[in-house]
Amino acid sequence: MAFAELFTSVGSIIGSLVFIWAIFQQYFPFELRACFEKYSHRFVSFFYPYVQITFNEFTGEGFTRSEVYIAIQNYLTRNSSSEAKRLKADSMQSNQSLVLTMDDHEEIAEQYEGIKLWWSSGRIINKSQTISFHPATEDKRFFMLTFHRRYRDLIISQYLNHVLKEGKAIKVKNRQRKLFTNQDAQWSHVVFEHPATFKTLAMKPERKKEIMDDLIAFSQAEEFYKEIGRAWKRGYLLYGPPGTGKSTMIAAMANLLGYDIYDLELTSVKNNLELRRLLTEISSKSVVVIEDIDCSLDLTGQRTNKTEKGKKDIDKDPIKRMMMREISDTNPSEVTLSGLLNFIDGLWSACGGERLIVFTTNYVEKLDPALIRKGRMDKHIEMSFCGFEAFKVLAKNYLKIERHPLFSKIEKLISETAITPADVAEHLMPKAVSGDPRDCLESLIEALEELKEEEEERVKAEQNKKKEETC
Ligand SMILES: Nc1ncnc2c1ncn2[C@@H]1O[C@H](COP(=O)(O)OP(=O)(O)OP(=O)(O)O)[C@@H](O)[C@H]1O
Ligand SMILES: [Mg+2]
Repeated sequence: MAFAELFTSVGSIIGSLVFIWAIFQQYFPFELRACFEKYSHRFVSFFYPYVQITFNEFTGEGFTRSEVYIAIQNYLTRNSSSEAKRLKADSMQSNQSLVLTMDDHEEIAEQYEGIKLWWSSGRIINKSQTISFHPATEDKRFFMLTFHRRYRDLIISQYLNHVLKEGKAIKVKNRQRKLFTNQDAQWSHVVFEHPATFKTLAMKPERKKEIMDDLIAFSQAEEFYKEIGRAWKRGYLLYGPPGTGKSTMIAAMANLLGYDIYDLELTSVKNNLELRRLLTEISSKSVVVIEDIDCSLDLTGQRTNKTEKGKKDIDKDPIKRMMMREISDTNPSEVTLSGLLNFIDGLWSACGGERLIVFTTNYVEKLDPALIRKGRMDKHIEMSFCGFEAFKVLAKNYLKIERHPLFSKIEKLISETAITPADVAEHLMPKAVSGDPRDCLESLIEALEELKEEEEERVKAEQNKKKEETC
């Protein structure tokens, strides 16, 4: 009963205020109203210790959305879903996943360095009946930040920068990423959706962590690179036998940092000039990849000798001669080692910033030392045969098991043989068909035993050969 009375009286007070306001709007001249609003604001702010900053969705006359508003919107997706009571669901164009942001007229609180502040979202509905070609400008959305005036300096100089930086980072993370390839002197792209991650990459955990830490440190080191006066880029050389996960690692790197991939096919780049032009079109936040660098171009001393020998063979054979002429007509690449070095660390390489350059090769010893010296290729990563730790990652990924009675046998065999993660993965694949991990593990054991026998026979044959030679 008491509640009902309270409601009625509160209702009637609000009703009277609205009525007085309507009369005031109707009968008092604009100047008087403006004056009243000005002094009432001053009066309120005298007692009200909080500062409010409004961030509008559209600024000035422009029809483009404010970057700051978008950054704040992204920033607020971090804790909107757990804090706000009414949420708006949007699908991100990039990965089709749902993104939850707080709905209009919602408020969430957050702590920054022990300071409490509040974000609220508002919308002013434009009641004008004019027809607009820019419907977005009709409803004016905004975010409002409220905090105690005592923290004014800290919030303005520090917190807002933090919000913008984080918001932009979230945007980058959620954007649709692309895989570019060069063709006819142009980059063309498809959506990059490789599922590889460092979690699914089979390698020693310590090594994996070291690489991840290195990548994350690089991505956060803009200031550091500026301070030491170096272009914000880092070179990685991935080397090892086929099937050890070099390409998979590149995909995992791009996924970890949210970068695009530019898969540069050097053999279809005509000359250094074209290489430079392609380079200037590469955006920041990207991984530039040159796979099988040893096969891409005639870049090393050893390869020159080899090609010269090959050339002699070709000269002797008319069919080969004809085929070679056709290839060199359609593929007249004149990119040189110095052109490539310029690409990696010349003046041109600095445009864009935040770039990883990754070379892969199966034969590191074939590469010209100038190409891979430290400073150019900052980190050399050997991708090797599958060890037991790497096997356990694969077993967890493919079979969803972390231990099994057959593991001890596999541990022994795997340490005595050279099997690639790709081959191990092949044996763990059929699980979907048989449904029993044991079948997969037994098939792997069989393969490992065969490999071991082959290896033993090879060693024996070599020993016999040596004995014969010494006799
Ligand atoms: N370390 C690894 N972790 C997880 N999967 C791997 C790993 N190595 C290889 N694989 C599996 O094997 C397949 C082939 O690997 P990948 O293409 O990465 O090898 P690569 O080292 O790039 O070989 P190549 O030298 O022939 O280019 C991948 O699709 C992946 O499924
Ligand atoms: Mg590869």
